[in-house]
Amino acid sequence: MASSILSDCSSARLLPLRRSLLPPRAPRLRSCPALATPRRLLVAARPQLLPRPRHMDSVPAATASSADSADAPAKLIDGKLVAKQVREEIAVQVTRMKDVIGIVPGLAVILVGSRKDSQTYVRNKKKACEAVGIKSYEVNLPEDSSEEEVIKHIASFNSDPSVHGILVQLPLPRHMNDENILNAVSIEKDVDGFHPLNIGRLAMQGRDPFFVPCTPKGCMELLHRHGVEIKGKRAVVIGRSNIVGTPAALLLQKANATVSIVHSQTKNPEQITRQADIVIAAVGVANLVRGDWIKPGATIIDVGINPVDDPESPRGYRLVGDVCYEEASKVAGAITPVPGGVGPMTIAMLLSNTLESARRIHGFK
Ligand SMILES: Nc1nc2c(c(=O)[nH]1)N[C@@H](CN(C=O)c1ccc(C(=O)N[C@@H](CCC(=O)O)C(=O)O)cc1)CN2
Repeated sequence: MASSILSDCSSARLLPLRRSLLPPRAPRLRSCPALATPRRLLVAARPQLLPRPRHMDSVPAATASSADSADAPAKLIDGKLVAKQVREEIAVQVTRMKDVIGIVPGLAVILVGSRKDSQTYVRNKKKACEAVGIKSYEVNLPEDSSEEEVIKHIASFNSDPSVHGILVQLPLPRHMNDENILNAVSIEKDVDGFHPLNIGRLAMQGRDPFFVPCTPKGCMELLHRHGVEIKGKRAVVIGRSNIVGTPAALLLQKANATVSIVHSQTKNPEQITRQADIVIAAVGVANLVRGDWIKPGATIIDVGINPVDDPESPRGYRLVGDVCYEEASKVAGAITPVPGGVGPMTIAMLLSNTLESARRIHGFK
């Protein structure tokens, strides 16, 4: 359901949350001017056409270096376009795998309850699988199912050789304990990368997880494919959730950035964010990050997908990010839009993890 905020960043409903991120004597928030995103201000930054190797951070920045002029409009990091490119690459690899060893990667999705947004995401995941040749399996359970029922389905997929990836759509109904359920997914098939062992391995030097969670992996892919240098750069991640903020910070650190995490107890979040060459905002507060939080030329990856009331939109709401786009795009070197930024990368990375899983299980390079 859409929250009752306009595009105005100083909305009363958001204030308590935002206040917790502001210094004690912060000036009154100015309103974020963005109503319609002025796309004509933007220059689309085309990603490289070939998949970028994992060590992309050694490549000099093609976009978004802080040497960019502060007056030049930010380059648009088009997640929809990159996601399409990734899906096309995956389709080629799925076909090759089927032709060479006769194996078709399989993804199992478990949905509990009838949240409209979750139903849409699951439908989109199924469609994306079909489009690249991955076989999908779906289990829909009623809202009042027990944890045991969900775990029974997970166990059955764990031992099914035609299933290479398993995910449980989040959020789960309130009566369920996420941890019990996520722990039941076999670590080798945990394509969401939410199993504590996968997160633990991500945090350790010299270890790699079986899977990297899809949204942070998508953020990194956008940076790599746009030639954004990470090594030695200052990065700020806003938000410390298990599924985005924390793994995003770990990934940036693995790529040799110097990383700070800004969260609800951080003093002077603007000051800290303003030092960053790369910002990943994943806090779920509409328009929190304003133009004056941003270092000129920085690269901004906006993970927030916040519904705000919009009577003019057919849905009655529209989506805005955690970053005040209109202000930020005048200061940043490159920026992702919302929608059409990180969101589409989440599903593209899920397909990538499923293919990777099938390859690993069958020893196929
Ligand atoms: N098990 C999981 N649950 C959830 C995850 C996840 O990665 N694994 N992430 C989110 C939901 N999600 C996928 O599941 C997801 C969210 C958003 C998008 C997306 O493409 N968004 C579009 C806008 C869509 C719209 O118009 O409504 C965009 O940003 O452009 C894809 C997937 C929580 N649950």
